[in-house]
Amino acid sequence: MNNYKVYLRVRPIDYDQSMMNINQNTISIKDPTNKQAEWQQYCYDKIFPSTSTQKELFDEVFNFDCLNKNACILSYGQSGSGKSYSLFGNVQNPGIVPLFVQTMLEKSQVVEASFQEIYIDQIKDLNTNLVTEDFTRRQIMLINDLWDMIKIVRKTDIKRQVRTHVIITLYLNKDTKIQFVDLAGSERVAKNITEGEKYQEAIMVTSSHQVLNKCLNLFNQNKVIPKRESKLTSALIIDNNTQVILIGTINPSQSNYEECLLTLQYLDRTKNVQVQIRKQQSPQGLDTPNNSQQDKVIKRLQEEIQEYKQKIEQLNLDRKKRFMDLQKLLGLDIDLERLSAKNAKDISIFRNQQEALQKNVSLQEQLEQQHYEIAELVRKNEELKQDFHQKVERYQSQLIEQREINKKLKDQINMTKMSGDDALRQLNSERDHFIKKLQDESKNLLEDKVTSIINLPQTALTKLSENQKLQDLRRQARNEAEKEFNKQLDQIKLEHQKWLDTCKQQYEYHLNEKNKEIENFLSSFKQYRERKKQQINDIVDELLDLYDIVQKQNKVIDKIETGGYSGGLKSFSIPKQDKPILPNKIKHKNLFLYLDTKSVSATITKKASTIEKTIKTTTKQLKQSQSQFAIEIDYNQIDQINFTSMDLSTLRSYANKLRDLVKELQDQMIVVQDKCKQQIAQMQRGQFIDYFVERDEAIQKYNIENRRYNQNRVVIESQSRILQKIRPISSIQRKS
Ligand SMILES: Nc1ncnc2c1ncn2[C@@H]1O[C@H](COP(=O)(O)OP(=O)(O)OP(=O)(O)O)[C@@H](O)[C@H]1O
Repeated sequence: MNNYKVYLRVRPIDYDQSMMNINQNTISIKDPTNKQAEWQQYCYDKIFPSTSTQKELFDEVFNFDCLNKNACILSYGQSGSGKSYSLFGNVQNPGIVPLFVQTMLEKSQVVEASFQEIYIDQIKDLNTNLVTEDFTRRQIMLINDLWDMIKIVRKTDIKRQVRTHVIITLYLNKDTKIQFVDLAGSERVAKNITEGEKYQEAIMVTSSHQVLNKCLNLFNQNKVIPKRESKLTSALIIDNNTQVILIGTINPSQSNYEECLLTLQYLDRTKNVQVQIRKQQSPQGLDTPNNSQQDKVIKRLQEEIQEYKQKIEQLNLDRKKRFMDLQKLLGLDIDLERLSAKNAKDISIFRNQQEALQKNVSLQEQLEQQHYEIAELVRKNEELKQDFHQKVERYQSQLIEQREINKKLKDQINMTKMSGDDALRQLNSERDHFIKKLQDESKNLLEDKVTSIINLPQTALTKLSENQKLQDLRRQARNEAEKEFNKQLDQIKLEHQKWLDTCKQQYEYHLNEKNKEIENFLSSFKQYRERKKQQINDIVDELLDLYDIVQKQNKVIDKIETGGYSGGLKSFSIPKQDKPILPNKIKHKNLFLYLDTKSVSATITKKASTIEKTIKTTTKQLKQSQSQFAIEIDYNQIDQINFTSMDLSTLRSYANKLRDLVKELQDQMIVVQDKCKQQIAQMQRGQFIDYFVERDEAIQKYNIENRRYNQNRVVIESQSRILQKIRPISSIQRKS
């Protein structure tokens, strides 16, 4: 049956080839501790070797129309064999549940989920953490919602986790559900645990696994499933429209040989036909191929039981021997008989419990068989009922048909009973009536046709003349339309011409206005340009004046320094014509206008007074000087002057004077340069071509000024060099 698939997945560890071998979908296993042991083979729908990926498993599992079919996917195996890994995995290697949800979300499919755990026959809703069988659903909007749920599953009591079944159900649309079941670990509980919670857990898990196995087996045979036998199976969706997939997982290390074998046998049993049921189905005991196969299984199981019994016996003997050795070693005297009697009592209790359990299981099986038989009987009864109803309906319809046939037959008999003459008369009159009617109709038709044939030429003539008239009318109408059209066209042309004339007038008027505006602008601009030209010339004159003033002052200073005035160094006087001149507010009005008048006049006054002061101080110092030699400075040979021979006060006054002069000259040059730059910038800001001519002139003037400034700068720099030479010498002299 296609609705049921069994897969096996092997956890990736290096398994011993002497214990296990995989060849496509067949796995062979052998007891690694027993060299004589034979290989046992199991075959499944698909085996995923240890190298298989999560995606490969996902692709194989969801190989059906999951939007229109329910599914129940179960993972079975001992703890640590990879059940949870295969279903959930982790964020790096998501298992089939996250891969499936991701695919659905990408298809914009609405996904809701409920999730529960079953522990000792108690169902708990993990969404609400309440023990209830009414499950709450949660919509999964993002894949992280699912990871949150998986986190909750992992957080449940870790000790109990291995003994708990976890069920996640996804609801895709109104009817489709996909169920994932992470079954509790299948490992056998330690043999020494015979009571308490652990014992109860073990019993419940084992019995729920057995019921599940039986249900899957019956499902595989398309038979009634005893779902109610355990909480686990009653919570599962297993019906005709469900794809059921059982994924067995094994951890194939040598120490896990027995658990691996049990898992393989468990998977195998869900697909094999069960012995007991088969026997009842074929009471004749025919030795069919299936029966011989079952016999083989029984034989194998019996052999296994025998093997286990021998092992237990051997273990008991070993234990007894070890105990005796220990007793001898410790010198103890323990009543072994009494102890073993107590043990025997415990063992008998355990055996009783086991027998009761077995009886219970076999009773349940009988009960389930009876349920099955009852269901079969009910089904047959139902079929018989349906058959009976169908037969009754068929008889009834046959009866109705028969009745109608009878009626018709009766009528026919009545007709034949009527006298033959009456019938003949009636038939004759009906025939005459019909013939007369036919004759009338054909006469009328004939008359119509004849009149239409006679009138045909006349009708043709009338049609011709009508046609002629129509053509004349059409021609006349076309002429009139053409006339009307031409008239309207002329009118439109006239109007258009008028409109064009108006536009032209308006345009010319605007053009004249614009021309006037441009002329006005040009003349005012010319005036403005003249004014500016005049201003620039004035400024240049004033700048030249200023330069003359500076030059004059320089000359005065030079003369003082070189003793050029009569009266010697001690008592010279500056003639009136040489005295420094201050810039005149009226004469240099442009400079005063462009600059902040007050600060400029203040600066100039200050500078003038500084120069005067300097001259006075120098004169005074020179007068005070004891030395009689005159200072003659030739700027070209200034580098050769021997300052070391000068006395300190002469040197200092010399230096101070030079420093002031240098500073003043620098200030003046900066002012002049800034002004020129401003002028040029103003010129450059102009938008018209004439300005460029003015600008070029101004640039020429600026260049002349700049050249002069550079000449001055050379002087200043040479003076600075002198000062630099003087400064260290004067400090040496001061120290000495
Ligand atoms: N196919 C695999 N590939 C890689 N790692 C695996 C595989 N199978 C299992 N593992 C790893 O083995 C460990 C145990 O696996 P997992 O928890 O799935 O076991 P389990 O059968 O669910 O056990 P339990 O019943 O205790 O929950 C995990 O760390 C898991 O990552």
